[in-house]
Amino acid sequence: MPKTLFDKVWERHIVTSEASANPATLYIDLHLIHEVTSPQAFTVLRERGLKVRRPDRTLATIDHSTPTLINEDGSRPFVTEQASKQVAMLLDNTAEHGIETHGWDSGHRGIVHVMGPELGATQPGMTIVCGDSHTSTHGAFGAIAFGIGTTQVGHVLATQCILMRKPKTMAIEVNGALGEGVTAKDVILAIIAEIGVGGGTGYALEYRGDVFEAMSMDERMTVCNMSIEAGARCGMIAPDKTTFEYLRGRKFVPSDDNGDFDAACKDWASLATDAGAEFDKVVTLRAEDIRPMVTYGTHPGHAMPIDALIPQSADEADDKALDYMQVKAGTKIAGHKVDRVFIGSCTNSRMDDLRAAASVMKGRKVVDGLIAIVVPGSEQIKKDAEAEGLHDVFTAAGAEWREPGCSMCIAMNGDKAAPGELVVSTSNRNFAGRQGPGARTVLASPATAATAAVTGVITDPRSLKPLEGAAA
Ligand SMILES: CC(C)[C@H](C(=O)O)[C@@H](O)C(=O)O
Ligand code: SF4
Repeated sequence: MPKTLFDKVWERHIVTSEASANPATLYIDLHLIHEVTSPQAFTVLRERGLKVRRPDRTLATIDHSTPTLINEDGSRPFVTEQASKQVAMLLDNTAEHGIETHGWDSGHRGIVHVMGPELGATQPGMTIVCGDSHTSTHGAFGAIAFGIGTTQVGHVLATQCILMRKPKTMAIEVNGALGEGVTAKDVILAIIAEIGVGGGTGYALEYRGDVFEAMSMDERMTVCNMSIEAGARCGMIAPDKTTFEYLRGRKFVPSDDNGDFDAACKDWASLATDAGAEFDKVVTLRAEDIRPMVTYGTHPGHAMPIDALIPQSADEADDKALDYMQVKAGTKIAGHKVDRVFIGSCTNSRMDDLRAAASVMKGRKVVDGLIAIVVPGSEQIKKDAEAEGLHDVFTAAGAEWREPGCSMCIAMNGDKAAPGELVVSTSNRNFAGRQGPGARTVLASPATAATAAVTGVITDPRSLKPLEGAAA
C-alpha cells in the first residue's frame, strides 16, 4: 500500500503499537534541550535516582534567557537573577549527565531550532523532540519533530521514548511560482490565514508541491517552524537533493569519505510519500495568489496580504484583538507608524533571512527614532554573516547587530518593546504582550520588516523604489 512520509517515519519508530486504551510507544532519535523546560525534568530524574538513558542522543543549548549584549568587561547582563540561574542550571545539569552542550564557549550556541540543523543533528527519517513548541521546524528535513512538555522531557531523558497517539495526515499543496517579493514567511502566513490557528489540530502536516520543492533549507525551516501556529504539532517536507546537499559534511551526518553518506541519502530518498498515498485531508493554495503578508491581530491566523484591508471581526475575540492592536476593520494596515523592528527568531534568523533584510537596508537608513535590532540565530550564523559583511550593512543603516538568542521573539531576556509600541517582527507569535506588556506585534517576512525599518511605517516591500545609482 502506498504510504505517506509521515507513516514511513512513524512506523520505523514504534516500540509498542497503539491499542484502543493505550497510545503507541515511540522511540526518539534526538532530544534537544534548552534552559527553560529542562530544569524541573532533571530535578525529577535526580529525585528518582534515574540516569539519562541516551546522553549521546541528547543535545543542549542556551537561548531563551540569554542576553544579546555583552558588557565591556565581558560579563553578560542577565535581565534577572532567575534568568542567570536558569542558564547556570542547564549548564550544571548537562555537565553532570555528560550531554553535549553548546554553551558560551561553543561556536554553535544558538536558538535550539537553528543549532540542531546547523550541526546536522537533525536528519531525515528521525523522530525529534524538545520541550519547545517550535520543534516542528526540524520537519523541514523529513523528520517527525514536535514539542513536548516538561514532564515528557523527563520521560524522554529517562527512557528515550514517548507515549503518543498517531495524528491524522494533512497535505498542504502549493503549486506554481511565487511572485516577486513573496517569501517563505508569506507562504506560511497565507496557509495559516487559510486554515486558521486550529486548522491543523490533530494532524501531521506535509507541505508538498512546486513551491516547497524550489525552497532552500532555510526557507523550508521557516515554513515548518510555524506548523504549530496552525495547531499542528508537526509539519514535514520530503527530503530531496536540497536536503542532502545542506547536510553533507555537517558534524553529525554520516561521513562522505566512505560511502556512508551516499547510503544514508539513498535511504532518506525512499522516505518520500509514495504516488497514490492518501492523506486524511488535502488543502491546496495557488502560489500566484500569495502576496507579502502581515498580521493585524493577536494570533498568527489574523494574517492578510499587506495591501489588503483589515477584515471585519467574526466575533468578540477579533474585536478585542483589533482594539489591542489599535487598528480598525475596513482600513489599511500599511501606513501605520512603526516603533521597532525585530529581525531574528527560529522562524527568520538564518543566512537567507539576514541576506534578505540586508538587501533592503543596504544604502538606506533606519528612520530616526525607530529601533531596529538584528539577532542572528546562532554563533555560526553570526560568524557567517560577518564574513559576508552583512553586519556592516545593518550597522551602517543604523540597526543594532546583537549576540545570538531568542531575544525579542519572547522578551524573556529583557529585549522588549515599551507598552503601546508597534513592532514589525520576523518571529512567529503576535500574542498580546509577547514582546513586552502592551507591545503590539505585526508578524512579517525579513524583507517586509527591513522595509518598515527604512520607511518608518508598514510598507509593501514591493513598493520600495530602487536606490539612485543602483543597478535595476
Ligand atoms: C519557552 C518555550 C517553552 C516556548 C515554546 O514552547 O515554544 C517558547 O520557545 C515560545 O516560542 O513560546
Ligand atoms: S526564537 Fe522564539 S519561537 Fe523560537 S524557540 Fe525562541 S522563543 Fe520560541
